[in-house]
Parts: sequence; structure tokens; C-alpha cells
Amino acid sequence: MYLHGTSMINDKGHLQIGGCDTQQLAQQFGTPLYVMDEALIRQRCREYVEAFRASGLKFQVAYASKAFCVMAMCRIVEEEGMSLDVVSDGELYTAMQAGFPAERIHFHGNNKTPYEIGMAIDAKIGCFVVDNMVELHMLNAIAGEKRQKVKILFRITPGVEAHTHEYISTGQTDSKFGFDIDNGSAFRAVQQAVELPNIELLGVHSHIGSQIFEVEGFQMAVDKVIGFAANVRDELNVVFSVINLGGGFGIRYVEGDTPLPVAQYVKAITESIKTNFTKFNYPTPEIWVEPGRSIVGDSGTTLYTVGTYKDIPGVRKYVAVDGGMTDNPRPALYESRYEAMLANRANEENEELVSIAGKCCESGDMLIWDVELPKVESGDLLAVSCTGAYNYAMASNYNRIRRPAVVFVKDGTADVVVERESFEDIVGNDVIPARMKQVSPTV
Ligand SMILES: Cc1ncc(COP(=O)(O)O)c(C=O)c1O
Ligand SMILES: N[C@@H](CCCC[NH3+])C(=O)O
Repeated sequence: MYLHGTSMINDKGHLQIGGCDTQQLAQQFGTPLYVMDEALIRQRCREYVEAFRASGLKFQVAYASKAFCVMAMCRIVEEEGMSLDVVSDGELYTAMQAGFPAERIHFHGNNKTPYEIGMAIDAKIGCFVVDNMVELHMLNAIAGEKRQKVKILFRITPGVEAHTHEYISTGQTDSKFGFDIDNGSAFRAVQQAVELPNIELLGVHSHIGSQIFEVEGFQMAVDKVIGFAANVRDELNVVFSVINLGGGFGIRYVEGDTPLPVAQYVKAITESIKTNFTKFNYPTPEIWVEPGRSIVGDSGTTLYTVGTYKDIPGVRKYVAVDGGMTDNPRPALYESRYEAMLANRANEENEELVSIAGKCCESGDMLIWDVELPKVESGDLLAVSCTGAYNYAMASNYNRIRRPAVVFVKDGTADVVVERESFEDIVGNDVIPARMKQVSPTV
């Protein structure tokens, strides 16, 4: 596991993050435990904001809260002067409970319900990213009932798709999201929007994928977007004031991953915008982006206690920890890879190749296939790095396992930002119907 941010090995030979000894964190808060390096989160936020500031363009950096949406995180995003992308009433509710300024919230999603739309209009959020024609008309109608005019971007599919390391230009993009440029549906959406009394069209949004390591895909997307914008200006006399290029900026999970520094992505995007819009004699729009993973991904480390192990001679040694796919479903879902170390014996030489299994009743419940570690014993503390994005956010209660706590560590202080779930939380929504025998709890 590579040490980054404030992670280091202390004089006890323990992994330390944010000035906190992980062994002590495990003792104090129990395991599994999500530990988030607050200084590193803030550093990532600042890298985006400073790089955009340096470009001289007007901008908004909207943290894609789907990556990790809890109230304390919303506070950090607010304090760092960023905006927030939400995709559901739950994310919107979290942001509002955290006092996040509504005018800096952008609402995404391909199937916003009337309830969500009403809630977001009442909250006076800054912008809806409209995904389809059904939504456009529903939004116009609900806004009309509420006597509001709402700002929107259209989500368009630019015909550029990123497969992490490569890009394909697709003719007509096969995607559940957005309006296609090439088949004319994006154009028709703009035509419609200018007719609708309760809609103010600011511009367009494009998102090409996630965990992207190069700039070419974003540049290709800018090319497509400016072509579309110029066409819309020439044909419909509509000028976009905002272009949102989505998220997708990659991070290093394991050796061999080669993300670019944030400033490099931002420079490529902003330069490409400047050049292309000048070429078309188009007023330079405000640029928005929506990074999620690259804000929080490498700030997270999950601590687990090693329980049992099973050596199958000539095959492999399984080492089981007290979490697994319930706190990190990504290896099972996407074959994602992670690095790990023994946090309580961080200076010891690696001695064996093992595979890290979770505790769910599921053969696919594996966290890492093949990792070199010192000789692992029951009771060891295993740290898995880069679990800050899409881990807590995608955690489940499968097998009725309680979701872990989340702590923010900074300058030697650890603050719980999400409590570990209790047994009461596990049965809290259960109801035994009146027609069944009512019993007193046995534990
Ligand atoms: C529309 C949109 N914006 C932003 C993001 C955030 O992506 P990432 O976490 O890769 O930056 C996503 C997820 O891929 C997305 O679908
Ligand atoms: N949840 C995915 C990424 C989806 C991004 C949202 N559009 C992951 O863990 O990598």
C-alpha cells in the first residue's frame, strides 16, 4: 500500500493517518471503520478551485456527492467554496440538513420524481440537469404551479465514451442518460425549452465516464459540445452561458494506475474551451465540472480486524476480515482492485501472498485477490486504502451486517461523522403484523 496524504508509519510501527494511530482508532471506534483524511479531502478540493481560478474563466466545481454523501462532507464542500451535485431526494435532504446553500446545488438524475422536483424547487436549488423530454415538461408544469422559473442544463450524450484508458466515438450513443447530439434529440430539446415559460436554459452538460486517466476524452467532448452550441446559436439564436463537463477524473487505486494531477485535467479542459469557443467566435461560457471520486477516493482507508484464515495448499490462502462486500461492493461489482497493509505491523517484511475475503455468505465476497503481506494472524489490523469514494455510499446491510462508522481524522483528532449502525437500526423499520403472535424481544 502506498502512503499518501497524511498517512505514515509511526514510531510504534503502526499506520498513522491525520496524526491518529490506526490501532488506537480501531480500539476506540471498533472495526470495520472508514477513516477519512480530512486534510487530503480539502487539498483535493483546493486543487480544483485553484486550477480553475488560474484559468481566468468563470467556473463552478460541483462535488458529485454520490461518491460520499454525509453532512460533514457537505460542510467541507461548502467551506471550500464549491457547489454540490445531488441525484436524489436523499442526497438533497442531506445537503439541506447540513445547511448547504441551495443556490449552489445542481440536481441530476434520469428519473426525477415529481416529489423530488417539487422539493428541489421549494428549496430554490441553483440548477436542474434535465435528462429527457418527459422531465422537461414535468419540470415546467411543476415550476408553473409553484410560480417559479427554474434554471436548467440539458444533459447531452456527446458521442464520446471513456473506457477508463481509451475513448470511443460512437455515432448514436446507447445510454440511458441524456439527449443525443447526433440523432437531433438534443437540438429538439433546446427548441422545446425556449418555448416553455417556466424554464431558463443556461446550457448543456456532458459526462463521458469515470476513472479516466487522460485528457483526450474531455477534449473530444468539448469539440462535440462547441459544434452543437454553434449550431444551436446559428439555427435557434440561443447562446449557452454554461458548459458542464461532468466528472470522471481518475485516481490511483493500485500500482500501475496513472492519473494526471488535477491541475493538468483542468488546464486541458479550460484551454480547449478557450481555443474552441474563440474559433467559433462564441462568448466564453462559464465552466462547471463534477468530480466525485477524485475529491474523496484516496482520502479513505478502511480498517478491518482479521478473523479466520484458510490455507488451501497449492491453491491460495484466504484471510477473512470483519467486513467485505457490505462496506465495499466495488471488487464484486466491477472487479476493482485495492492495496492493503497490516496497519499494526506496518514495518514488517511481506512474507506471504494471501487473498482477502469478507464475511458475507457469498463466494464473490472478496476484497482483494492476491496481496503480499507479512505473516497474517487473527487479530491483525488490515488497512485497505483508497476507499473514500463509492464505498460508504454504496454500502449495504446484506446479511444484516451493520454499516461501519466513518471518522474524519485531522491533526491528531478523530471525529465521528457517521455512527456505526446499531442493532436497533437493523430492525428499526421492521414490523411484525398484528395478525402474528406478538412476542417480547429475546435479546
Ligand atoms: C453525471 C455525473 N457527474 C459526476 C459523476 C462523478 O464521477 P466521478 O466520481 O468519476 O468523478 C458521475 C459519475 O460517474 C456522473 O454520472
Ligand atoms: N459507482 C461507480 C462509479 C459510478 C459513478 C457514477 N456515475 C464506482 O464505484 O466506481
